[in-house]
Amino acid sequence: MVAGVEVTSTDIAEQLARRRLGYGRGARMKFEADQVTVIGGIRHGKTLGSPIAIEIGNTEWPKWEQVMAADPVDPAELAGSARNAPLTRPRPGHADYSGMLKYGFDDARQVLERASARETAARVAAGTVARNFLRQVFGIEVLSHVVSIGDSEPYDGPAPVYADLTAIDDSPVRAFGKDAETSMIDEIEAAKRDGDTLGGVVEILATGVPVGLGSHVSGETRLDARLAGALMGIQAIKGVEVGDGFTTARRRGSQAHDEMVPGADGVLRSTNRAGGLEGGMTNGEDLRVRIAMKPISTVPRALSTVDMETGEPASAIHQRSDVCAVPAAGVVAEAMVALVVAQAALEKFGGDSARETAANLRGYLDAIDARPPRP
Ligand SMILES: Cc1cc2nc3c(=O)[nH]c(=O)nc-3n(C[C@H](O)[C@H](O)[C@H](O)COP(=O)(O)O)c2cc1C
Ligand SMILES: C=C(O[C@@H]1CC(C(=O)O)=C[C@@H](OP(=O)(O)O)[C@H]1O)C(=O)O
Repeated sequence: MVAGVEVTSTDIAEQLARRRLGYGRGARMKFEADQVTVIGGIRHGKTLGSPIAIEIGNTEWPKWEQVMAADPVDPAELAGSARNAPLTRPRPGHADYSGMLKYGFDDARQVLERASARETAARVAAGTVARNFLRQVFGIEVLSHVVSIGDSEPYDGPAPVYADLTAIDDSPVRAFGKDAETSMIDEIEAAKRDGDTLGGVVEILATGVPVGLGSHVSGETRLDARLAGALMGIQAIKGVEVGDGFTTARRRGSQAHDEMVPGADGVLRSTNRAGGLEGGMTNGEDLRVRIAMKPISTVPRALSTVDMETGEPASAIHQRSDVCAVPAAGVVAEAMVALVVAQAALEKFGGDSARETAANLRGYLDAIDARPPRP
């Protein structure tokens, strides 16, 4: 990260607080708190150009210190500890089963703590720095809203803009629109009553993105591929759609693309079906991607599994769990989009300070403005 980006531990804490909210989150979100300490890379509220290190303390840690200790612990001290009892009934849909076999563990605890989406707090913290950089240098804003939860009536109105984010965050399901919100809450209530869990769909938008981030020259530099990889890397995300993605696959070419017309300030588009990405590069329109999250795999009405110790049929582990974490996943997805776009922006514009990156951006935009012809 370049020097001179304004970011404070309050900014980071605010983003972390957004991730903890949402109708359908479980008990753990109520008793656990994130304690943010910036360890390096920021001085007096501005980045230094050195690596940034942020510690997120977990207020629950003292209870687990012995059970999860790095150094050997006297077995007598652990005897009788319910927290240390091996977890041997893997949850279908979670990392437990494959992780136990792959790493040769008898206890799923050694897999599930690392597999847990608790880790997404780190992504949101790092994403805050990327967000602030994008806002300060480019005027880029990243937002998201939940489109549907389970079988709720999907939102199909106009896409929100950044000014709508406060209203979206005020919605308990991070919905943009009252009808969509009511339908989502009904779904969650019904799933809760049935001892079940839910997934859903989130849309992520980035506004103010300059043309030309990413590249067509190879698969790994294409920005659509990088966004998809980053978003699929979030726990439980099973699909990514760029722009109108799957709908576009059913359209004819004449109805699928975004036609161009000359405008006073350059080329104009009447539609943005491509979600701001063509040829692996941003095209100057708003970035728009959607993610599909599968239902939470710790299902209260526990699923059938096999006890890995006895080989007998069993009910999967269930202690406590979220019923639905789609609103939180949206906040995590915003962070991942911010990180990917910030990286692509730094590749294109470089610099050691925010001021230098901004000057490089200006030079590029001036060159685009100077291009003939103009109507
Ligand atoms: C914000 C968030 C919260 C989650 N909360 C839970 C949870 O409480 N219980 C659970 O079993 N899975 C939860 N998950 C999903 C698991 O992390 C995920 O199902 C698991 O890693 C397996 O998914 P995968 O097949 O995509 O790796 C959550 C995911 C996210 C993004
Ligand atoms: C802790 C967080 O989410 C956790 C993600 C998660 C999972 O399996 O991914 C399972 C739950 O944890 P546990 O099984 O310990 O109750 C969630 O609470 C968090 O988001 O901060």
